[in-house]
Amino acid sequence: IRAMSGSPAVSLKEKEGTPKGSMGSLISTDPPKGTRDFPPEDMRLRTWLFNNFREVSRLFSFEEVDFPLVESEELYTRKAGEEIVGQLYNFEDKGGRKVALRPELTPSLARLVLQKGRAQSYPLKWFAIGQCWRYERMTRGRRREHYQWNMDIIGVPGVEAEAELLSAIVTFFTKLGITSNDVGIKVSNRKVLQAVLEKFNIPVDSFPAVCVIVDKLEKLPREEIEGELDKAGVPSNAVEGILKALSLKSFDDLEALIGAQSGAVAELKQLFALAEGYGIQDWLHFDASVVRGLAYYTGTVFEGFDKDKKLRAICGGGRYDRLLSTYGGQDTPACGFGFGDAVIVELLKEKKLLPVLPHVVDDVVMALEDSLRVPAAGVAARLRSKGRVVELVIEKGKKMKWVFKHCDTLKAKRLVLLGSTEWDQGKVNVKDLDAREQTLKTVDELIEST
Ligand SMILES: Nc1ccc(Br)nc1
Repeated sequence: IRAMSGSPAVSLKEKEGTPKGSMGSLISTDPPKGTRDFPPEDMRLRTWLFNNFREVSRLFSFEEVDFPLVESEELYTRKAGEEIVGQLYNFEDKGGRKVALRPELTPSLARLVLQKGRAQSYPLKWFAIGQCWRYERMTRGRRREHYQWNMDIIGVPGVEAEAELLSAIVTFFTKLGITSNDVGIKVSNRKVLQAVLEKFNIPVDSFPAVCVIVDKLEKLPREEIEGELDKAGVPSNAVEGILKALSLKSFDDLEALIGAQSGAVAELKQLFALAEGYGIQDWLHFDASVVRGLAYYTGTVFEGFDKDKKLRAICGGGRYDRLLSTYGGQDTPACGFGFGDAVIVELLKEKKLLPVLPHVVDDVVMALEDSLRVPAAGVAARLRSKGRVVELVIEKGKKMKWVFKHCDTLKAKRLVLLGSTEWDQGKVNVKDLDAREQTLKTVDELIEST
């Protein structure tokens, strides 16, 4: 950090307190609470992760889309008591508009689908990678932003869509070296809960709120859940039935509870059959306790989890066939998932699968005298035009010991030195740092040998 006076970098941690630059005291250099900077090393890891997101999306023939970070608050004003809505990072802009930093990408995607209308050829297979926000009291010290990869299929009513999405998730894990011994994907269907609520004649419009409440079963004490269910209009005798349904682990038990003809059973059986076709059956586990915490899911729901049970959910998603109609559009079948950029990195650390991503260059070019800086720039430009990653030494007064150390840090393949003796003969000194050989070449020979 340079003090305002342009003096040499000063330590920010000087004991006697923050040093004063010529313009005044130093600003805080930390990012806002709950947010992260991405200095080069962290940015290389993020880029690597996002490149894998993009590569999987490409393999599945999905098209990339993007939306504004700021959306109208009305996209998120759902009344089902979701945490994501309760922690909205919302504000009123200078035009008096009620807006919010998006907490998720799905509503924006739904808005864009509605905007494009039937002009699109369906099914739509769209993916996005975007930063999402929440405003959580810092008491829990959790982050307030993360990046999410979303893949969504719009216009396919059958579970073939969910099977494609689950296969994409498995393809991603596999690409990173994660196996079905490390991670599983719990799969269920909200129609299980719907059937139970119907049995107890609980009004349909309580369904989203009940889903949001029971999603907290593993996070809150049982009596708190029962209290919230009571407030949502669920009679106490129904609570047992709900909790029993959520504890089911087999299709047979499921059929016994809600009947073999139920939509949930048929959809789950078909989904698991398709999974066999993809070869991902080892990754999937039917688990009726999976509900997910978003109000708008209507059918299949799923979430990726680490089998060591050390981490929070890695990813999650499901079917949301009614979301577009809640925005005033036509009922349109839709399903998708969100995959955050934080838990996956924790998992890769746990599994020692983090990639080593040094800042690597092909050629280091240095003029040994100031008088040769102009031709050195020309050599760098010509190498770059051939696609070489070139670090042109622009600092002054660097010696050979320093430049060899610099090449080692950068894992450079070649060092090109311009010295007046050789340059007077039209040559540059080319050191092959891997083969440990050096040759004198004209610049044309250097470029042609590249
Ligand atoms: N929805 C959401 C947004 C931001 C973070 Br961090 N976690 C969840």
